[in-house]
Parts: sequence; C-alpha cells; structure tokens
Amino acid sequence: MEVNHVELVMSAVDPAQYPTTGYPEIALVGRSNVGKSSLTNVLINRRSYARTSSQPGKTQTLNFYNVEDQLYFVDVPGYGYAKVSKSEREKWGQMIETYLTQRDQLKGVVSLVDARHAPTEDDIQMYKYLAYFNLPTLIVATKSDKIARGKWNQAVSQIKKAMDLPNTDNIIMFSAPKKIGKDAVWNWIEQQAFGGN
Ligand SMILES: Nc1nc2c(ncn2[C@@H]2O[C@H](COP(=O)(O)OP(=O)(O)OP(=O)(O)O)[C@@H](O)[C@H]2O)c(=O)[nH]1
Repeated sequence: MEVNHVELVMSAVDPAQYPTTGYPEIALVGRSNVGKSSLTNVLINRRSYARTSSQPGKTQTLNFYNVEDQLYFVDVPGYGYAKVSKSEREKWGQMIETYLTQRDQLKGVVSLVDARHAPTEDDIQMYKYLAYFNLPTLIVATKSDKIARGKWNQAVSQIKKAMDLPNTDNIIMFSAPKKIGKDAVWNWIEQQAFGGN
C-alpha cells in the first residue's frame, strides 16, 4: 500500500473513545524500545510521524492512526516497562485486554520482538495471549540489521521455538534503516485488513 496521508485520530483509554468510522484496525504491540515507532515510520514512508523515543514507555494510551481513510494502525503502549507502578501496570493490562478481546474491527496484530535476542518472557506471554484469543498475529523481528545475515535463520528458528509456532511463515525479519521486510509486513497487513474475512 502506498501511503501519503496519516493522522493521529484519537488517543483512547476506554472503548467510548475508540473511533467510530469502522475501518479495519491493525494493532502494533511490543516491548518498550523494540522499534515500534521506527517500523510504523517505514510502513508509512515517513521519517518522523511517529516519535522515536529514547525514554521508553511514555505512551500509555491506545493511539489510533488513520491510514489513508482505509485502516487504522493502533499503537498499543509497550509492555515490560519495569519502572511503572503496579497500579499503572494493572490499568495498562485492563486497557489492552479490553481492546484486544472486544474490538470487532481488530483484524490482526503485529507483534514486535528484537531480532538480536531470544524472545523475552513478556514477548512469549503476549504471543500466547494473542493466540488464545485467535487473533491473527505477525511476528516482526526488528533491528535485524544488527545481526549478520548468516545468523538470520537461527534468529527465526529461535523465535519459532520460543513461541511454539508450527512454522516460520508469520515471522518477518525487519530493519527500519534498511527498510528490509517492509513489503512483507504490508502484504500481511493488507491480507488481514482487506483479505475477505
Ligand atoms: N539498527 C536499528 N535500530 C533500530 C531499528 N528499529 C528501531 N531502532 C532504534 O531503536 C530505538 C528505539 O526505537 P523506537 O522506534 O523509538 O522504539 P519504540 O518501540 O517505538 O519505543 P517506545 O516509544 O519506547 O515504545 C531507536 O534508537 C531506534 O533508532 C532497526 O530496525 N535497526
């Protein structure tokens, strides 16, 4: 999909604040600092629409981005941010659980992991959670430019094993600076959003 127009429509904490236009939605989830903003920027051909931050975990709302009046990207605040209080974590859990389990427009989830390391417990838990609710999920391994090409297969196998996946079809190696994986991610998103389900 060629994207020229994106705007932040809504920052929502609860369902009353979700957009009502009815476009399909693709959620982006991942640990703080995994590269979510960078991935989004590559997908929408911009250098700096979505802030890339060095202060992890700031975003605590669901942010809906209108992409060409066709779909929404829903930026789900990063998990595994140790510095927030227990009550904030509970609030966060409640907010994303409500969204992920009750939103009809949600057609797929892009789950980001860091290609350089084995998926964390948080990554695995998130994946199992999405699988439990039958949410179609694409695993995007970010920062793959930071490991040698010769190690990519190993990284993919490690993710497959940790997430207990039947195959590697839904794992994409991605690099924001090199724009590697962009088309594959878009293909999956378009398939989920518009692919006739
Ligand atoms: N080399 C490399 N660096 C990346 C890549 N993706 C992200 N980064 C860097 O990783 C850091 C975090 O990236 P962000 O895109 O801000 O991560 P985020 O997940 O949006 O972070 P939060 O806003 O804290 O949730 C930044 O310094 C990015 O430049 C990538 O594919 N390759």
